[in-house]
Amino acid sequence: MSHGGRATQSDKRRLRREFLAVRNRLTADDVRETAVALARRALELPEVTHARTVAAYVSVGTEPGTIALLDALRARGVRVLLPVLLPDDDLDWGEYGGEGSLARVRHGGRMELWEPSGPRLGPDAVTGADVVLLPGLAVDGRGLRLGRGGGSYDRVLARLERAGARPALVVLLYDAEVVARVPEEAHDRPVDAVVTPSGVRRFRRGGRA
Ligand SMILES: Nc1nc2c(c(=O)[nH]1)N(C=O)[C@@H](CNc1ccc(C(=O)N[C@@H](CCC(=O)O)C(=O)O)cc1)CN2
Ligand SMILES: Nc1ncnc2c1ncn2[C@@H]1O[C@H](COP(=O)(O)OP(=O)(O)OP(=O)(O)O)[C@@H](O)[C@H]1O
Repeated sequence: MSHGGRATQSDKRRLRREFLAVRNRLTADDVRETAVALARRALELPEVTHARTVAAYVSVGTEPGTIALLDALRARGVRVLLPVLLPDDDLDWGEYGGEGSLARVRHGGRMELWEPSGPRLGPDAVTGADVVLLPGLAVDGRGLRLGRGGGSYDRVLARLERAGARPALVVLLYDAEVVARVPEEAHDRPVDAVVTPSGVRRFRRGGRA
């Protein structure tokens, strides 16, 4: 298996395009309905039930919807952290204070994101989370995640590892995005669980078998 070769990177790029093309065929109704199912399932995860701080993100477009989940967490008194994309693709963090606390931001020619408008807590704030929800386009049978390719969450995972933090790592996806294999590079780290509208799949911590 290749670890970080050019072939792997172009495989990842091709796969990202394919998964995004499928997502982009979803209607607003599809997105809304699945968001409700995803929130219900995610809120039942024991890690989430017991969490005091959850690092999440605000879904946009046809991404699996997170806003219902963010609001339910906040209503429970959970502290919700949201990412702020930095110019080098690393992430800073701010606190979610309801929809009014978000600002619409466009970074270069990329898709518009909703980011927290309150104080920046610094990139290390994520090490205080009990659960980290990571965006992704697919997760495979080993728990390896295909992200958007900025490497933002690869850096988050590296930062958690350096800090000795072991939050539960959870990805929200559509059912068809849980696949047998995604291309693997040496820096990729497995997640603990994937939540889809139809269920939860868990992966063995640290396992790449
Ligand atoms: N809702 C949401 N927020 C998020 C992420 C995410 O994937 N989803 N991120 C996840 O890391 C971070 C932002 N990273 C991003 C990385 C790429 C693109 C983007 O627009 N990509 C183009 C494709 C290529 C490019 O321009 O780089 C696209 O998807 O059209 C946007 C955000 C933090 N916040
Ligand atoms: N710890 C790290 N620090 C800095 N850059 C990194 C780190 N890990 C990976 N990268 C770089 O990030 C880029 C994107 O990596 P990759 O294609 O695996 O992204 P991804 O996991 O799909 O996306 P994301 O992490 O944004 O969801 C690569 O060029 C990679 O070398």
